[in-house]
Amino acid sequence: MAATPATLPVLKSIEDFLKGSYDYIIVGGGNAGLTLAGRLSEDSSISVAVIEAGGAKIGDPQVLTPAAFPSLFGKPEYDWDFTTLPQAGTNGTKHAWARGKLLGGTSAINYMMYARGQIEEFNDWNRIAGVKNWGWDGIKPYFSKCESFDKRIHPDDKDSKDYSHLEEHHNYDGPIKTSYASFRSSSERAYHAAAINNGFKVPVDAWSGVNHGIGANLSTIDRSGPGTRSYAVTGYLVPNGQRPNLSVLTDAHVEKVIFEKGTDGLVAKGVAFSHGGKSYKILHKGATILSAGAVMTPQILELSGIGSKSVLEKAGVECLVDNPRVGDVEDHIMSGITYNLVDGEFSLDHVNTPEVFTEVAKQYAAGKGGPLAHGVSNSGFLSLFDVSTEEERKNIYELVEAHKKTLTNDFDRQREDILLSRLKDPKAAILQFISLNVNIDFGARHDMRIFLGQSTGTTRWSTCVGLHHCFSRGSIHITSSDPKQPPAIDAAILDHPVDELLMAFGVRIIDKILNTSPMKEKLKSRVRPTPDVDLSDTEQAVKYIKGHTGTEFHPIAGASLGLVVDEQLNVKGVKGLKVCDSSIIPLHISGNTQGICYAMGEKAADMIKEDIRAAAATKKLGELSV
Ligand SMILES: Cc1cc2nc3c(=O)[nH]c(=O)nc-3n(C[C@H](O)[C@H](O)[C@H](O)COP(=O)(O)OP(=O)(O)OC[C@H]3O[C@@H](n4cnc5c(N)ncnc54)[C@H](O)[C@@H]3O)c2cc1C
Repeated sequence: MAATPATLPVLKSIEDFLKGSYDYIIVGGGNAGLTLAGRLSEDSSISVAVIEAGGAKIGDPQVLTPAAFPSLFGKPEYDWDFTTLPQAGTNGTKHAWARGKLLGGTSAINYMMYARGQIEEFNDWNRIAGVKNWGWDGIKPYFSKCESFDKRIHPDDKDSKDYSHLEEHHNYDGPIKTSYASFRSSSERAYHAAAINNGFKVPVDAWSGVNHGIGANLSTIDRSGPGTRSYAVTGYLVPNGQRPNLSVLTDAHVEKVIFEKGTDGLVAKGVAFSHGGKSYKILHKGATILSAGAVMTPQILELSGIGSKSVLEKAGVECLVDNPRVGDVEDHIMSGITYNLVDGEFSLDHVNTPEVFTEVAKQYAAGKGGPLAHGVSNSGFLSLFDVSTEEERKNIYELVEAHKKTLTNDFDRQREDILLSRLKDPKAAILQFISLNVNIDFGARHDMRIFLGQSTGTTRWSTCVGLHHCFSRGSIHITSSDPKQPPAIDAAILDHPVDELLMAFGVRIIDKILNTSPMKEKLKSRVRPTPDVDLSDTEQAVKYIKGHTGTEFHPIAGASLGLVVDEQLNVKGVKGLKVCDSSIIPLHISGNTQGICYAMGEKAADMIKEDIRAAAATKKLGELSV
């Protein structure tokens, strides 16, 4: 029987929730938050409360059916549906910024791609944050711990060298299932062959910390049945749904952290939240941990008085800790190219026609998978060397050096030095390429429903081009003391002069691959950009990029390691408050971000358990210096 809220005793009514006494309060039952809750509550002596603003939606077919994810966007029961400020770099567009608002958070609404990043990128976290434990060696064991790898590949793909993996980099019994796509269309195979014909290699194992090359993708899809989303709820909540020391309250919006001023400075005591139109408070015995994600964690910090003094004063919030780096934001940005497929080629666009939908829905309901169980089948990363000439690289390096001179603080200068070193490394993973048999409207970045709206009657191919080391860095700040008022998001898309050039080189190379045999025989006319746009002309390519680029949905850095939290994830300047979610990531990695959020939740749980063990001999939990 599929789990439902009624069958999960950990889901509490407000009355029962308030009766509890909790060592740890986790704000946000999302990707990292539920991972942390699941692991902390393994120890029956630790009591854990999770407060989630969205609903439970456990067993919801819209969430579980892989190809149904575009239907979740813009709906308040699944998506916070944030909007950015107008972005100067993209002709003043206000961009849609989806974030999951339900148990599982963004892991419940994402595309399910599973990636890890490159070794040096994690080692650079240590470098820039001045910490020791968050390099590749510090995080790698936790990537493995969460994974349950299903290495089966489709019988038709058996001879493909595309599917390389090394056993030692995978785990087979972790909570989150990873699997290859259930089938590959002939155009997906032709695309792969065309990339190889352009001289690109398949990574030996893109999950080993070396992902440079173009190859297969793993998705967080459980293929033990018809193919369903594996996410924080199925991995870390449902299996632990009977634990007496775990309590989850849904539809409860945390407004701020409650502090007390003592001789020891500021100490967090718990949180204030609203539920069903009423206000409540709940206190912890150990610590409160913010896991509200890259947009809402900085918002809660600022509402609680931790942030830039000038931002807080303008919003009417008393500043308790002046930290101007709360609310930084770095993202991956994405553009792409769309073509019409030749007649007879498979396309997920077909699924939108009523007859085909009825057919594939029957197939899925009968446990036979099919298009509704389909995930992304391929992904790849290329370096600047793979996509540019020597002269273009020289120009890029000069632009970076000139921009660096305008920077006024050490962190920003060190960050650009690191990014520049990546552009000088022929094996660095700078640009990501993802191809799908589907129409994507790259020009419609203001509304997710149009961006991913499949058009009936068309059969299209889209290749997404993502910049994974953006030089631009923006901000997320409150503008009011009202917790229900969304923060102002300035994503700074294409702010830095180098980002638009890197994107232009990305679309140029992908158009070349798509026009190489055997892929070119699968495609008819180009739809986006229209055929008259010459992508080999950088000026024309940049013009296209400006009108067709937006988020790849991977914001980070609002509570960065080193700047806002320390190595143990404690918020600097206060006691009793930690952060565990995508906002602690100080510098971006090449890869989609859910994998890190699971690994981070696992690592944070181990760090907290270790703290408890170390302190237990001498102190009571309530006296822990967290
Ligand atoms: C459209 C889309 C596609 C994506 N595709 C992929 C992909 O294919 N692969 C990949 O690896 N990554 C993908 N990502 C990114 C990835 O899913 C996220 O980076 C990751 O899930 C973020 O996890 P988190 O723990 O930081 O936050 P979340 O999972 O967002 O968790 C935050 C939780 O806190 C809750 N919350 C927020 N504010 C409050 C409050 N005030 N009170 C109480 N609760 C609150 C939220 O409702 C949410 O449940 C995608 C993201 C999007 C939006």
